[in-house]
Amino acid sequence: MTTSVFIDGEAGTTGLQIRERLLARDDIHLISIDPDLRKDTAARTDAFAQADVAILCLPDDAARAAVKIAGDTRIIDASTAHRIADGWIYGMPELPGQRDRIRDARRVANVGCYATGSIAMLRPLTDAGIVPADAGVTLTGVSGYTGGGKSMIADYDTGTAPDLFLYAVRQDHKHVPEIMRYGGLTRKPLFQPMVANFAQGMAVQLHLHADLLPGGIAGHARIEAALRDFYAGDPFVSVVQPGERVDPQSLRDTNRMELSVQGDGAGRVTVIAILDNLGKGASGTAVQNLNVMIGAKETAGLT
Ligand SMILES: NC(=O)C1=CN([C@@H]2O[C@H](COP(=O)(O)OP(=O)(O)OC[C@H]3O[C@@H](n4cnc5c(N)ncnc54)[C@H](OP(=O)(O)O)[C@@H]3O)[C@@H](O)[C@H]2O)C=CC1
Ligand SMILES: CC(=O)N[C@@H](CCC(=O)OP(=O)(O)O)C(=O)O
Repeated sequence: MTTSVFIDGEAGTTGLQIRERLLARDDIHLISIDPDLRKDTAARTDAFAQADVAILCLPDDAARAAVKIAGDTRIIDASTAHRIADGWIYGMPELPGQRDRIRDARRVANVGCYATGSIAMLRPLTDAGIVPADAGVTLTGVSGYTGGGKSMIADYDTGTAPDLFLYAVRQDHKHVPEIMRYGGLTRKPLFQPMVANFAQGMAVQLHLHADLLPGGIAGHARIEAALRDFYAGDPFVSVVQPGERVDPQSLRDTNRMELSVQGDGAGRVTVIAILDNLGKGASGTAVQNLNVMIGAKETAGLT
């Protein structure tokens, strides 16, 4: 059986990567519109009507507007617009019971890139009671510049952006609400993201004083065991041995995510998630969610 898919925002950074991942598949028929009509409401309404599933790769406001013209077509929204909205299923298949919810969903909100790494580290630890929901948690992260879409890519292409910059320094990053809800936190975490001068790749760090956690210093080993249990058998997420140097670009162009538990073994722990901000952090997970929704092999079109 063939599934018809319309990627709204197909020419954007995320849309293009999803298209590339779907083009070679014979179980997917891509519905495209004339690039000149990519913002034309009538042309897009018609494309939504023809599609079984639409993937929105648009800015937040445009994604909200798109839902209004999408009719009954099933939707995967890659934007931040609906991640904690009522009636939407959070598109992070690794969470307990989530694959079943995604399979049956009409509206799926694809998880954010930093949120993918943050929740992947936090949720096993909050579920296991290692990190209490009201713990004071600190997260940091570095992303490749493609995370900022076409405009940030242009800044780096023209050499007008710095080699590295911190942002959201007022603790107002847009991923914090989803990190809290799906990471299992009731206390707002500190989160400090930055962008560096490479295109694709991401590292997210969770910094913990394990000696202050309920399990004490033994928490270090428990943290790794909880992560291993949580991701046992997962097709894309693995727990790896800590390395001396951690390269945020090492999983570029893949849908994989690697977690490692680093630190001094005496209370100071940094859990690190490595992923491709555009792969597992955006287009890869969108395809993974699509696969779950249409009953295809979860790994189809993904490496
Ligand atoms: N880049 C990343 O790493 C990630 C991005 N996302 C999210 O995915 C979404 C897309 O991001 P990204 O691909 O980076 O953004 P881009 O800016 O690269 O692409 C957005 C695309 O949407 C088109 N567009 C804008 N407004 C409209 C509209 N009203 N109607 C139809 N098309 C429109 C743009 O057209 P035009 O060609 O005119 O600019 C462009 O092609 C965003 O919500 C982003 O937050 C999520 C996770 C990670
Ligand atoms: C480097 C950079 O700017 N990254 C974006 C996040 C990427 C993105 O757009 O993510 P979501 O749509 O998944 O929220 C940011 O921090 O706002």
